[in-house]
Amino acid sequence: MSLALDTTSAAILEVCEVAVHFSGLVAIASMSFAVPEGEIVSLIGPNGAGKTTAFNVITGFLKPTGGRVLFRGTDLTRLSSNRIAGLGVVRTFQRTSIFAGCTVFDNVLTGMHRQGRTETWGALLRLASVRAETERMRAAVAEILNFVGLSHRAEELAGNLAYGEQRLLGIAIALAADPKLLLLDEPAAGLNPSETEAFMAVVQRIRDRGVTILLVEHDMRMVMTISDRVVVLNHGRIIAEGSPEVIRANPDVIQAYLGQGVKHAKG
Ligand SMILES: Nc1ncnc2c1ncn2[C@@H]1O[C@H](COP(=O)(O)OP(=O)(O)OP(=O)(O)O)[C@@H](O)[C@H]1O
Repeated sequence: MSLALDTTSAAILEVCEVAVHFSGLVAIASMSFAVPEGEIVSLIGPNGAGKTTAFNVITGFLKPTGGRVLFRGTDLTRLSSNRIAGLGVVRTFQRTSIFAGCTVFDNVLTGMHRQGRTETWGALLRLASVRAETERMRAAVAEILNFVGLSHRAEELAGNLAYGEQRLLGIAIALAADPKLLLLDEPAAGLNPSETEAFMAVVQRIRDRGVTILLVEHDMRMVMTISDRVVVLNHGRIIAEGSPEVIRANPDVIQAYLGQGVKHAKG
């Protein structure tokens, strides 16, 4: 089946025939899709479909068995995760990784130095000197906290934040790394409906400020409301790709995923 990209925008990310095998288990058989610059693209599918594995390949945490991932034409599959993050491909994790004993402000400041997770401790050690020499960074942190609606919590210890606020802090930390492409791994997991609503608005505003977004999410109301395009994975293969309207009506997708009582599938 041809899954050609039907769009006029240039692709910021091209996933080309990526395969991932784990000693006999085929996590991704052969996956090709593109993410147009400036859009919100969602990757959906049942548990075990290969979504997180795809994120791990794109961000360099996992080398694929075959295929390539191109970011603005650069092959990412040969680069380290730190280098990939440095190019502007930044991810959040299913479990928010924050420093509970640091303030909200310092968590985001640390994110500014964070080319990848392994540099986090080095960044913390450098924090004092960075503080002294970079007022510009402090202003940028303040702007990001304002953007996600956490300004009033800036001096609070991150560990004291409510769960929904911690997820927003995860987003703020990712924004501090100046992403061009932001990968969000189940950002709405565990959020209540009003927190999810607020989160959706933040994700749309991030897109509106020019950051392209690749989203993995099981909350179908969020996916169908904010996505420009949806890619559906099942058993490591793409079974459909298109606008939310097209995906919602696709019988293969309904059978494989949407028909199985997925949260808010009807939007
Ligand atoms: N490190 C690993 N070693 C072996 N098998 C793995 C590994 N990581 C993932 N898998 C397997 O690969 C397949 C795809 O898993 P993956 O986590 O990518 O799915 P997913 O779509 O993200 O699922 P979920 O929605 O539950 O997060 C699953 O069968 C999983 O058990």
